[in-house]
Amino acid sequence: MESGRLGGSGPAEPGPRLRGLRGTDQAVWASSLSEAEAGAGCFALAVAAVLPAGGSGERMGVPTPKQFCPILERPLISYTLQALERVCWIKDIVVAVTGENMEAMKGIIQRYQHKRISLVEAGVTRHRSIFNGLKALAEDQPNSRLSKPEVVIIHDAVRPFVEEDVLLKVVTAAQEYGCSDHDLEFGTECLHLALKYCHIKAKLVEGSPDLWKVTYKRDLYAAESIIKERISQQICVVMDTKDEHVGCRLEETLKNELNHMKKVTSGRDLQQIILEQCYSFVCVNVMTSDFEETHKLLNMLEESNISILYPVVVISVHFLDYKSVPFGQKMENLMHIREFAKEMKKRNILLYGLLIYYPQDEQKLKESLKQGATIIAALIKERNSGLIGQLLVA
Ligand SMILES: Nc1ccn([C@@H]2O[C@H](COP(=O)(O)OP(=O)(O)OP(=O)(O)O)[C@@H](O)[C@H]2O)c(=O)n1
Ligand SMILES: O=P(O)(O)OC[C@@H](O)[C@@H](O)[C@@H](O)CO
Repeated sequence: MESGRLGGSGPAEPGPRLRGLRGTDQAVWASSLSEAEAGAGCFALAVAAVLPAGGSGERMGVPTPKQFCPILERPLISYTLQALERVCWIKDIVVAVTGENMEAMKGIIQRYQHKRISLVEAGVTRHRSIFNGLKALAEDQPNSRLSKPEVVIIHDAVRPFVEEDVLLKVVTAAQEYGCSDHDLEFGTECLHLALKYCHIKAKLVEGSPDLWKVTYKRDLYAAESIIKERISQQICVVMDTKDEHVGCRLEETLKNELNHMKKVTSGRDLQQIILEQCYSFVCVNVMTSDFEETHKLLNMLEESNISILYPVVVISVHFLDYKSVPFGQKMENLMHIREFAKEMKKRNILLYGLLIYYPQDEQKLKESLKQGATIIAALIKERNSGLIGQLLVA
């Protein structure tokens, strides 16, 4: 990631930044403005970002350019856009894509509801793609909603894990410095271009280890693991009773398997947890032999739309107490999970069933609960869509 100033009052070596950029014939396509307007007040400096996304990803060795390769069924570039979008002080995000991928890119923006995005045509090299993005920002074009920013962040579309603090450091450094011979000596080729054409000496800012670029196929697997780990951090246990019950013991056992667990019982708390973007739910149905509580939860999740961005895991937990309900009847009730799961999959909600044996013998009960907790942890961590609708038995 690099950043550069676009005009405005800058520090040392003002140089003819972007001098030579004349009128642009780039068609600029833009998505909704609403969040840009909302975010405009966050940061006094006018900041925009350019994302080069016009490569073919030869080293990945697959026909689809890597920026469009799916990770948990969502294209890689959508994660990068999400990372930049949540930074409210980035006013505009200009993405450079090839003509043949333009429509696909518009589809991604629409489907994942990205905001503040403008599209320009990519060039034959990364630098040319960046240049096209800068041109769209540098000129006041008729019918363009883009305005000239003071600082532009250049960020590869294939680096999905960029954090706000590093972006802020880069932007602040772009404002503050402008002169560093060491960085110029040991920096990347982009810094040389900035010097050669704009007479700007850049400052290198240390990034986080997560800033790596998806280049080879193995990087896609690594990115998927990181995303899975992140969305599995918060787990919400929903119970249909506030009374002390075996469900509470399951929750205790789960604490040994999983961290950061939040338990809720009332509808109101649950709404809040969903709003806070929790993507993993364990729904314990104690009082009824069917899916009453699970249904309530699924309805809330559907209404919230949180599964647009990530697959949400819901594990519907039931207890098998031979004394109260015969095994055959219990199974018949629970087999409906297959139909529910199929429906939910269309909404990116992964529904699994778990039947925990509830014997009188304390030692056996402990073992069942431990086994149940292990299955729950695995389902949450793996998010395996092949196992949806299965009724696992602990
Ligand atoms: N003509 C180009 C070439 C590259 N890029 C973008 O620049 C970023 C970093 O480049 P790189 O990792 O080299 O991507 P590719 O060129 O696609 O990969 P490869 O070199 O393996 O073909 C990527 O987001 C890529 O899409 C671009 O916008 N326009
Ligand atoms: O082709 P490579 O994968 O070695 O590197 C591409 C990088 O130069 C490019 O992504 C910029 O981030 C660096 O300025």
